[in-house]
Amino acid sequence: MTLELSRLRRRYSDFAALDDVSLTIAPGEFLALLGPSGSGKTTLLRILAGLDYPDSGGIRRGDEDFLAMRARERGVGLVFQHYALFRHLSVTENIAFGLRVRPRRSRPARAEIAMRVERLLQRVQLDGLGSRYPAQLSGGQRQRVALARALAVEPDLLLLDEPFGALDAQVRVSLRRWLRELHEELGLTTVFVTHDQEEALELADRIAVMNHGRIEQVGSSAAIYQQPATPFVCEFIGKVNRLPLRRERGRLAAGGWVPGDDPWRGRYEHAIAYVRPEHLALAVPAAQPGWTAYLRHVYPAGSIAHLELAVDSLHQTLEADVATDDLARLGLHAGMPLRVAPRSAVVFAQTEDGTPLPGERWSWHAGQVAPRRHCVTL
Ligand SMILES: Nc1ncnc2c1ncn2[C@@H]1O[C@H](COP(=O)(O)OP(=O)(O)OP(=O)(O)O)[C@@H](O)[C@H]1O
Repeated sequence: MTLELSRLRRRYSDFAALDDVSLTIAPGEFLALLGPSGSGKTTLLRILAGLDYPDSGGIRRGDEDFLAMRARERGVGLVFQHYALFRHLSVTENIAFGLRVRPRRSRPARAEIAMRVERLLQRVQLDGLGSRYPAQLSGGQRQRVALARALAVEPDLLLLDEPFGALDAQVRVSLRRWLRELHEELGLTTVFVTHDQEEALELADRIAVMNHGRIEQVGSSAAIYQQPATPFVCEFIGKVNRLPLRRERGRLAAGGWVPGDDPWRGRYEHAIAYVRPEHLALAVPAAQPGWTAYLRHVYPAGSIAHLELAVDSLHQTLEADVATDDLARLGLHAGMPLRVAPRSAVVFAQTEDGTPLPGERWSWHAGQVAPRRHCVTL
């Protein structure tokens, strides 16, 4: 059933850990809560788990008042980054724990518990390791035991707080793909806290980007990346070039380059254009608007290369990404001049002191202007 979170607030003395958070979580959805440290992700997860309560606001699941339900009644499975397994219990005993401590009425029979644990061991690909103790497992194996333990109680809602945060990069990638498959196989609703944007972009059906206890934007990976609702989302997700625009001969421009017709019709003197590194064209004909740049460094990074470009007319450096295969084909090397220009940009209006104006944004693509002043900002 759909979970409706409405207007949640949680304060710690004079500090707002959650500030008017509203969110809908659909059944079967994989939702990532993404944001910098201290943005309120764990607070929100703890409230869902029944480990903490908001000062105001509510959560409904269908007709039920979710907040009035005890943690045990919520059908929630929980895995934390450092959700230590019981060291003195074997893997099997750890996984069975949640079932064994149930009141007698709802506790499955001993044989049923053993069967469920065996099935879970297979599911998390740890069959044969049931008699080991946590100290005899790798970090990735331990987190899979923690996940099996959370799944043992057959939760409707799986809550994961940076479950792979302590693992090395390669194990992280393989475990998160495995987790996504498990989520689909079991038809779970999963809420996953991370501050790793790549993890969120790859895993989630939708991402809620949090900042200072608020949700800045909720949307699919593509929407968050391509249509960021706020400057914060733009800067937090992926790499981006930030170009201050000023009115030059009546038009908002940066060093002579103009991102389309001004949809604000001269209402604002200042704006910021955000340009992704992969959206910077590197061989712009002299007849077209662009800037002369000097290719300062080429940083190879596997399949792509990062280029650092110095643009005198902007008094700033820009970053461009190209496929490594294209480096030689285009004859790109440090020290050469290039003529560059954005192929697309997201533009936010600002007040004179640099404060962004909520909702005042537009997306620009070479050759056309797509007005989009309002988007999903909560
Ligand atoms: N028990 C508490 N007492 C006082 N302040 C708290 C408490 N718990 C959390 N906070 C504060 O609330 C804010 C949000 O914390 P929260 O743990 O939800 O952030 P987070 O986004 O999960 O961060 P991280 O990625 O570092 O885990 C932080 O500034 C934190 O210091």
